[in-house]
Amino acid sequence: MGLSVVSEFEGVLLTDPDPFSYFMLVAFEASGLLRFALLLLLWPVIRLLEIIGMEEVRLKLMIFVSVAGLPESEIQSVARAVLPKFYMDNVDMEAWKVFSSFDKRVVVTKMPRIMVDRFVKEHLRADEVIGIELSVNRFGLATGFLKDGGDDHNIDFSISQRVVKLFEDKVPTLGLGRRSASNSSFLHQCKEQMCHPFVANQKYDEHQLLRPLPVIFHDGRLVKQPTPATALLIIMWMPLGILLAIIRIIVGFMLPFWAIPYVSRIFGGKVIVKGKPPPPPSGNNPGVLFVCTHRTLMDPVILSSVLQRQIPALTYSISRLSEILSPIPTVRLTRIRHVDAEKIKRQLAKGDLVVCPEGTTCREPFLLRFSALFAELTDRIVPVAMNYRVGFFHATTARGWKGLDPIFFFMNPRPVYEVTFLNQLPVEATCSSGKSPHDVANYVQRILAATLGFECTNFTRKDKYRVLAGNDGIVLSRTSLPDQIKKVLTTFKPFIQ
Ligand SMILES: O=P(O)(O)OC[C@H](O)CO
Repeated sequence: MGLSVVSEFEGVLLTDPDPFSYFMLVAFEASGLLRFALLLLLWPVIRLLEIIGMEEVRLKLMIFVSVAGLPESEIQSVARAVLPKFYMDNVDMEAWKVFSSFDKRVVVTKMPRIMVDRFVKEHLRADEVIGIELSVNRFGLATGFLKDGGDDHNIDFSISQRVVKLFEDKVPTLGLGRRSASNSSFLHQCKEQMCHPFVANQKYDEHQLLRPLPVIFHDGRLVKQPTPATALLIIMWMPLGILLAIIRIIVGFMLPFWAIPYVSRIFGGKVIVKGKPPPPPSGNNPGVLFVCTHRTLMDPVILSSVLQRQIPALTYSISRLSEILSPIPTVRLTRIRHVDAEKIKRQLAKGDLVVCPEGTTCREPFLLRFSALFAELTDRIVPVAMNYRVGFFHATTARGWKGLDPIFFFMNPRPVYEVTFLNQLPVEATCSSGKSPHDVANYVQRILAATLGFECTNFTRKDKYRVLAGNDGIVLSRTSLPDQIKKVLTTFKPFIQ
């Protein structure tokens, strides 16, 4: 075995020493608003326990309230799809540089291991994680207590014992810990100890310039980390947000298309337009295919409102409710190549059309691989870079009910969209001049990424859904009634449980 390091997670690899907001995320995303509110209500008690030095009681209280009665699989799902984004935003790069330069890397955490394991192994390059083990009953539900008499032992002592056991008769080379956490006894098992500031020592700093693996896909409805103050703000905003969303949707329905960009400002929305849109189709101008980046299901709607006319949009997985609420015509794709090609050709013959060739939304500054089908079917291509900013709620979901996507979008206090029209592709850049559809699609992906300052990837819808939902993201043409009811219940769970 080469050089080894054991590092604390909270307060070392994460700048944030307090796990409270991560338990709040589990409470909201795996259970519901009630559990989220209950944990927030208990925050003064949790804080008091911290002040009087009852760290363990505090931790056990947070664990119990956030997970008792939840299916273990649901906690795992939040740890896989929701928490990594928030952890990554808090990574201490200096500590990580030191940590990642070792041959064997172990993380210790006082959070349940299940909440941390996947992130530190996949994104921080950890080999092992030592943390609290949750007790799970025979129905697969977390009891809220710790496993194997963990409740009777000092958590710190038990972590330290497990570090010793992991290394058997060897001693870890370095321990990374918090100066204040004098009770982190695993540090004393290490040959050397390092606390803030973390400076990569020459002898450990050989192969660095690596970065942690970025979090490209994530799920969950909350945009901001629910610290006590933010969580309180979210809870207070919710009734107002729901009302605002209803008003915005009703007003959007009643107004003519040309009026939407002006009126949306009154209700807090903003659309920034850059570049020159092409003229509407006319006698000798048969219309174009707008090829957009895909940030939310609102992309084609915003594009239509900017162009002040209804442009039909190709869709794949939007819910029936979103189709009903949609102020523009939607054309459902099947992912059967020849069927979709026919549909697209028919629509193009009628005039303008919008497509998002990534086939799914992405929240981070990355573009997924562009499906090349559009490039085969027309050479009248106008690339459009769409981007958006929201403050409170994400308007996309991989695990929940997509029917609520527009509602969550409009619940944001100040949703902002930015639409940048690029020039229509010259004939030399299209298939008409002998380019392959893949080359055209890759070119369009590249110029859109450059416009937005995003990175191109080869990831697909399947990759995203595998990470976030454990499936291939395939939409069945007819979902059975029980499945539909199950989906609706899963989605409303955050509010009603
Ligand atoms: O992000 P998704 O997977 O819900 O994709 C939504 C798209 O509009 C698919 O047509």
